[in-house]
Amino acid sequence: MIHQTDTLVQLTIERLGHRGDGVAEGPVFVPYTLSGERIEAEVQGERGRLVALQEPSPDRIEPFCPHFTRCGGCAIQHLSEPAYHAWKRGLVVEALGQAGIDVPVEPLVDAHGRGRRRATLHARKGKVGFAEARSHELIELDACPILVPELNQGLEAVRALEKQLRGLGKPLDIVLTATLTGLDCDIRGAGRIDDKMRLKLAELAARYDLARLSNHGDVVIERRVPVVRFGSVEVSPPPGAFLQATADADRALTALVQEGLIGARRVADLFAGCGTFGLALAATCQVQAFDSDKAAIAALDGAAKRAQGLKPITATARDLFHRPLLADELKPFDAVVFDPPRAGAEAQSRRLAAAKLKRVVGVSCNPATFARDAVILIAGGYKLVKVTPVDQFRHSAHVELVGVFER
Ligand SMILES: C[S@@+](CC[C@H](N)C(=O)[O-])C[C@H]1O[C@@H](n2cnc3c(N)ncnc32)[C@H](O)[C@@H]1O
Repeated sequence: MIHQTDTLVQLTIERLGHRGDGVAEGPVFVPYTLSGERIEAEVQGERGRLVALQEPSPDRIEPFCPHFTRCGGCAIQHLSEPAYHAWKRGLVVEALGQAGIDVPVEPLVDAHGRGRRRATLHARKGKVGFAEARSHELIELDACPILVPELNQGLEAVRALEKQLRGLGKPLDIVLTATLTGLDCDIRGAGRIDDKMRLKLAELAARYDLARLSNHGDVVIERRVPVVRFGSVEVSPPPGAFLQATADADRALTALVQEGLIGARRVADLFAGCGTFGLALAATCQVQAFDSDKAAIAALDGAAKRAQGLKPITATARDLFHRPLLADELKPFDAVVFDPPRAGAEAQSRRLAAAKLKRVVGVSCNPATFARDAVILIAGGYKLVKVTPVDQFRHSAHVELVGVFER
């Protein structure tokens, strides 16, 4: 029900939407509001701005970060934990339901752990931080409570990098990854840098004890080889490589993948990255890993060659959107794990549907594209037996999931 009073509108929030905004009749999307709340808002089209909370939800809690509502990093810090868990799990239930898939969805696994070990900070015009919500402006950060402490310590180094590179007049993105041997830092947006600047950056890396500093993948200095561990295997990821956002999610997703593939002896790891799942699986089964990122595949291959006691594991660079593994190529495997980017794995799912695998485990950061691909697998004769939502992007509207298919 909408009542117009001057320029303000009174609204009742009916539900929490999939981006974390409260949704009132219309629909009108009002950030930082909760289901059941009566509010006063300024409304423009479908967007509302909360002006006054007239009747707060009993599930409303105090956000813990002073930057919340200005910083674009978090969508939801103002919801009590049980209600937050129910909402996140509900995002998965809803996406599957909309695709007509009937499957039990497990409780949400909390995988925030010590926090995010990987973050992209923006640096421009003397400012370092994250983008403001719904804006291109930056919010200056002294610390972010979502990040692991090592990344917060790295903010000083990022500020120094920004100062050093400010003269270029270019907006920079700086990817910081906390590894077992220290911070790995990749600068994006600076373009080519000359030898004089490389020397200055190398000095700066030493001053802030960075393990490695690179400029768009081109290593400026490697003081220690950055290392992450998958299962018992140590891997040296290439600059800016994809890693699961938290170490806990790495462990939780791997455990769910292993459980889903139990009994498998020959596994294809599709969209394998640097080997998060493949290297852990190779403790008990033969693995062939595929990913389009050549540097990630080289890191996986190097780690597999150095590791002791693994079953045979190979790593191949291949674009699985344009050249998915065909049903014939899938014949040697009894199981597959696939973990595509947000766009999902439609072409590969069609080939999986045509193959006669005993088990397929899908890992996804996008319930909508997972549901689309699951429909293809189900039409091919698989049954989706279990779906587990995993929360590694706590306080955001993103949710990860693991789905187990059987024939
Ligand atoms: C969500 S990540 C998963 C990586 C890995 N499974 C992990 O857990 O660390 C998605 C992976 O898909 C890869 N990728 C993106 N597009 C691809 C394509 N067209 N063909 C093959 N791999 C692709 C990326 O390089 C990335 O490693």
